[in-house]
Amino acid sequence: MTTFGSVVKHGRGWLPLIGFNALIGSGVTLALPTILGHSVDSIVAGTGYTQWLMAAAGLIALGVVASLIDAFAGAACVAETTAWLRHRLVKQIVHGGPEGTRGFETGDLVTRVSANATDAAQAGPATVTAIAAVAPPAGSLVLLAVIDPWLAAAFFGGVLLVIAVLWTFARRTADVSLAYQETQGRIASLLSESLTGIRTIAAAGTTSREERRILRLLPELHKQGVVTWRILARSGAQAAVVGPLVLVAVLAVGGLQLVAGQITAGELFAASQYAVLGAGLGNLTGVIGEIARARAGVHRAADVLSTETIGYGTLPIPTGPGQLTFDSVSVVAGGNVLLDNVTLDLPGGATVAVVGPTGAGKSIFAAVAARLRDPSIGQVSLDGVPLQAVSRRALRSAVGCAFERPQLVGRTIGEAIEPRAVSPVRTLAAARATHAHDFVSRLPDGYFTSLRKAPMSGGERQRLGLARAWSANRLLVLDDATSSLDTATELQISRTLTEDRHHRTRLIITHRPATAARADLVVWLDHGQVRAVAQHADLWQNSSYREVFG
Ligand SMILES: Nc1ncnc2c1ncn2[C@@H]1O[C@H](COP(=O)(O)OP(=O)(O)OP(=O)(O)O)[C@@H](O)[C@H]1O
Repeated sequence: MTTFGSVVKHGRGWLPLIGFNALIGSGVTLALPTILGHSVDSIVAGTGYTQWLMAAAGLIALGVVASLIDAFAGAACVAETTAWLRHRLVKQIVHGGPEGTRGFETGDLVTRVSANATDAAQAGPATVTAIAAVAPPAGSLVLLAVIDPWLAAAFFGGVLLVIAVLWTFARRTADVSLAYQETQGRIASLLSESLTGIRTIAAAGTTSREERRILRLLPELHKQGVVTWRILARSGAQAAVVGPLVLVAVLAVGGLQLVAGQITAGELFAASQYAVLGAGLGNLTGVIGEIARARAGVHRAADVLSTETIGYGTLPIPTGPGQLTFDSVSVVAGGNVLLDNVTLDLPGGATVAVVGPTGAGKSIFAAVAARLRDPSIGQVSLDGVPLQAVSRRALRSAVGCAFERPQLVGRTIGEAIEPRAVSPVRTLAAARATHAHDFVSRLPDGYFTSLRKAPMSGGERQRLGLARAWSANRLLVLDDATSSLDTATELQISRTLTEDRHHRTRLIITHRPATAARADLVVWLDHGQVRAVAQHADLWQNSSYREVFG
C-alpha cells in the first residue's frame, strides 16, 4: 500500500543527509545567541571578545555550507522519489490492462503521474525539514530553563499559541490542496477528451463552445488558489501577532529577573534571542503547506496504485489446435450482466464468426476470449488450460487481437507490426497476409517510416493492426478489425484467414453477413447470452437472425 510514510521511507538514502544538515543549521541557530551573549558580556566587562566574534563568524559559515548541502540533497531526494513513484504509477496503469484504470479519465491520470507525483515526492524532505525546524525552539526551551525557569514558562506559553495557529493552518490547507489537484486533473481530462474528438469538434463548428467547456473549471481553480492564499495570509498574520508575544513575554519576565538580580545582562540578551527562535516557528507555514500538497499527491497516487492489475500464471499452453472453451462465463460490471452464463466449446482451427446486434456483448466476449479482462464467474480455457493459469509470454504469443480502431505503438511502421523486431521475414509475411505491404512499400522509407509521420487511412491502420496480431499461433481475435476495409480487400484477408495454414482458431466479431457466411461456425449473441451456435446458412432461415444484419 502506498502511504505518506512509504513515500517518506523511499527517500531514506537522502533523508539522513537532509536531517543532519538541517540539524547543523538548527545547532548553529541555537548556539549563535549564546556566543553573541558571551560577546556582549565580554564587551561590557572589557575583557577579550575577539575569540567570541571569531566563533560567531565560524558558526555562520558552517550554517551557510549546511544550508547549501541541504538544498542539494532535498532536490536530489525529490527527483529520485518522483522517478520511483512515476515508474510505479506507469507500471500499474499499463499492467492494469483496459479494465484496470477504466474509472479514471486519461488527462487526470496524466496529471497524477506528472505534476502530482512531484508534489508527493516532497513528503520526505518537507517532513524532515519540519522536524528539524522544531529542534531550535525545543532547544530554546531547555536552554531558557537552564538560565531561569520563569523564562522557560513564559516562552512555553507563547509557543503553545504559535502551535495552535500552525495546527489550524495544516488542517485547512490539507483539504484545499487536494481539491486544487483534483480540479487540475479534471481540466486535463476535459482537454484530453477534446483532443480525442477534435475532428468532430472542428466538423461541428463548436470550437468556441469546446474552449469554454475546457476552461469552465478555471474559476473553481482560481477560487481554490485564493482560498489557499487566504489561509496562508490569515495564518501568517496570526503567527506574526503571536510570534512577537513570545518575545514580549520572555523580555518582560527577563527584565524582572534582571532587576531582581537573578540573571545577567548577557543572559537576558541570550534569552531574547531564544525567544525569537520560538516566534520563528510561525515561519513553518511554508513547509506545512508543502506537506499538505505532498499528502494530496500521495493520496492521488495511492488511488491509482490500488487499482487491480491482471495477474498471470506460470503455465505454458500445450501443443494443440486452439480449442477455445467457455465454461459458465459471466461478466458483471456496474451492476449490469454483460455476458450471462456462456458455455461454449469451439473446435480448434475453426473460423468462428461472432454476431449480434449492437450492445449484445460481442466485444466483451472477445475481450474475455483474449484475456483482456477476466470473467466475474466461470473460466475460459485454450487447449484445456485456463487462461488465468498461463504465463504472460505464453498467452501473448498464442493469442493475438486486432481492433476496429487500432492504436499503433512503436517508432516505425515495422515496429508497429512487430514491436520486438525479431524477424524482418515475419514482419513481411504478416504485412503481406494482411495486405498492408502494398501501401507500406509505397511509403518513402517503407517499414522504417516514422509512425508519426506516416499518413494513413482508417483501412490502412486496420491492416497494420491486423498484421501486428498475425503472428499469434493459437488464437486470433478480430473485433470488427476489418470494418474499414473495402469489400475486395476484406474478402482477400478473409480468404487468407480461412486458408491460413497455421491451424489456429480465428474468432471474428463482425456485422457483415458475407464474413459470417465464410466462417465454419457462427456464435449468435443477444443481450449477453448465446442465442445459437450453428452455421450461417442454417441460422439464415431465422428471420430474427437476418434482422441482426439489418
Ligand atoms: N466496463 C463496462 N461497464 C459497464 N458496462 C459495459 C462495460 N463495457 C461494456 N459495457 C456495456 O456492455 C454492453 C455490451 O458491450 P459490447 O461492446 O460488448 O457490445 P457489442 O456487441 O460489441 O456492440 P457493438 O456491435 O456496437 O460494438 C454495452 O451495453 C456496453 O455499454
